[in-house]
Amino acid sequence: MAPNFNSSSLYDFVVRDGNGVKGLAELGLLEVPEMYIQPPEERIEKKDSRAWDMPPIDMSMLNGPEHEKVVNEIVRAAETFGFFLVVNHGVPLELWESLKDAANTFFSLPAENKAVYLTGVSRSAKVKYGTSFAPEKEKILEWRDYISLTYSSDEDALQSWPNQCKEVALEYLKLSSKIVRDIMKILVAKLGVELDDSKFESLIGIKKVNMVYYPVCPNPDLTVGIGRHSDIGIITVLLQDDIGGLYVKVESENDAENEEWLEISPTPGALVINIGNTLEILSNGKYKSAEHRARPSSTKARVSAVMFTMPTAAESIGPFPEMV
Ligand SMILES: O=C(O)CCC(=O)C(=O)O
Ligand SMILES: [Fe+2]
Repeated sequence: MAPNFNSSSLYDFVVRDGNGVKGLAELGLLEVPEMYIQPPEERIEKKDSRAWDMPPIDMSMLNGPEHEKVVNEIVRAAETFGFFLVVNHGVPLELWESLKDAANTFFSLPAENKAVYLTGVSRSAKVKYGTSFAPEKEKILEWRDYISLTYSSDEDALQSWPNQCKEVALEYLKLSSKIVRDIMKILVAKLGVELDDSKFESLIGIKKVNMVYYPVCPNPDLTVGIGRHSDIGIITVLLQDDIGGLYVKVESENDAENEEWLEISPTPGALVINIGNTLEILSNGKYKSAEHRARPSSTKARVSAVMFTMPTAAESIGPFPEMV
């Protein structure tokens, strides 16, 4: 039976004490508390959404006679939707199973063990456990917990990231970085831009893995797992489990007013790639950073692992000179 929270004790329980939404959901709530109820325009209605139906792009074909065809598919997807699926990308299915296990193990820890990674408590600025987006500033919170792991070196990762997930998260970061490099090379070349190696590496120099946990939710129609946003960086690599709930906004070509949210259903073996705001800016709008959001499930917890790439602080961001 759920205790009687007022909004401040609820906030303390979820955010400050590190129980997260997972701790809240495990109290057996019959309805989401008011601070999780989104205004109607932000809610995600499952029933009237169409499915995303672009076939996945086969990355292994980049090494064969169909190279040019695959390059064009990637470029076209980046120019139109800013989202696409890839298969044969080099991240083995077993790694995904291990990532999911690692995320479940971490998020199942008692609150006090997770709370050592809360902002302001964590010994490392590179490890951050939290919930929602910025709960101290938000009036309405999102139905998710996360652990965010920023990379600086293998040594630091193995020392400061949580034991429950450090090895698999690092492996995922490395394999997905390779995918980002391959895709970024293609996208940059198509713009006619030439970058030396150090500039190229610096543009994707900050890498971060977020493991996101969306607990079972009594009212998925009223709340959001993650609200509408676009990613700020260069390219994001997202691995979702088999629960579903990721939606991307598409605009109909002849009517910008007419937006629609399509569900990117889980496709076994596929990774989701999306373009971030920084790459949209570098390309002077040629590549699109699309809004997306996620809906929790009423029956199962959902897990995703998201690898973000961003420029190092030394980079000042504006369109490539070739693009203006
Ligand atoms: O979990 C998901 O499917 C989406 C996560 C996401 O968009 C993000 O963390 O930026
Ligand atoms: Fe995102």
